[in-house]
Amino acid sequence: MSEKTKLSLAKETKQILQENGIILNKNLGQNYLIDDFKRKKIIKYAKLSKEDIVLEIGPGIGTLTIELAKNAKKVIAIEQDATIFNILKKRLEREGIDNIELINEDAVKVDFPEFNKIVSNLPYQISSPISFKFLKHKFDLAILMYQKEFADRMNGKVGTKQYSRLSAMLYFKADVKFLTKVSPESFIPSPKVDSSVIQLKPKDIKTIKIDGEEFKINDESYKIYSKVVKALFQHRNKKSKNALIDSRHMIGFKDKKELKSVLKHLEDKNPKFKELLLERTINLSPESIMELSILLKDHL
Ligand SMILES: C[S@@+](CC[C@H](N)C(=O)[O-])C[C@H]1O[C@@H](n2cnc3c(N)ncnc32)[C@H](O)[C@@H]1O
Repeated sequence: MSEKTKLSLAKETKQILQENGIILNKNLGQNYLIDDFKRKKIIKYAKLSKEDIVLEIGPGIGTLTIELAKNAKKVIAIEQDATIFNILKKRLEREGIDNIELINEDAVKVDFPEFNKIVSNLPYQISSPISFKFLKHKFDLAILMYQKEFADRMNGKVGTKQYSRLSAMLYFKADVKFLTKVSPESFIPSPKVDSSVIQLKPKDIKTIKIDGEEFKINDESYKIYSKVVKALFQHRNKKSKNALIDSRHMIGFKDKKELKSVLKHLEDKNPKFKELLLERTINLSPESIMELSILLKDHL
């Protein structure tokens, strides 16, 4: 299409959906972006070069996909909905675009091919599993649209309402940066919620200092940290000692007495441990939770 005859994104999207008789499916998070200004911003945030291989989850009818493909070496786009997948496949054939690998699968279940960037307007119902799946892979940068509340929790700071299990889990894995808000009118159909575009940059914190001594953060310590975080955030306003006792099954204790005696033993040995156990969960920084986890490690 020449610049002159180019339709606005809103018109183009409505036309493609209408021509194909598509009624978008809320259960699959099918809210399609129709805001050209926000689309341009998202592409710009991705700082693409012709070396980049971009993973996109949920390409829909290609709103971001085609723009990404113009600026990157290759796009790998995973779309679950077979009807939408076929519409996009035909569109790419028609437009002669050959640097997009389309995969018709559930992105939560399928293995990802190699990529170095991720750019997606995510289906919000898979925000949590897909984000943790991303973090199991090596990549340089991700530009992702989430429901605003979810994005706020990803970025939650210690002591605030937004500080959550998600914030604590992400802390050792990625730097999270808010980029821009996107309002419901930027999509069809309009969702009931605001959205936020977030930048994720993986980080690799390998050690933590406790009382001047360096401790390794490896897969094993992160696994224990995950359990402790899960147990603590079941009771975000309780003192962490009570939170751990109340959620003891999550850290592998059936018996209340047994955990209490382990905690007492550690409190007697280490005044810092005692101090941390008196803090409420929401006031414990990720470093402090890691410290608790490392001290508890030999008893879990
Ligand atoms: C929010 S829409 C985004 C569409 C398009 N990228 C845009 O920006 O307008 C999310 C897309 O993800 C697809 N989707 C939903 N669940 C999925 C899953 N588990 N795996 C892959 N795609 C999924 C939906 O069918 C939908 O096309």
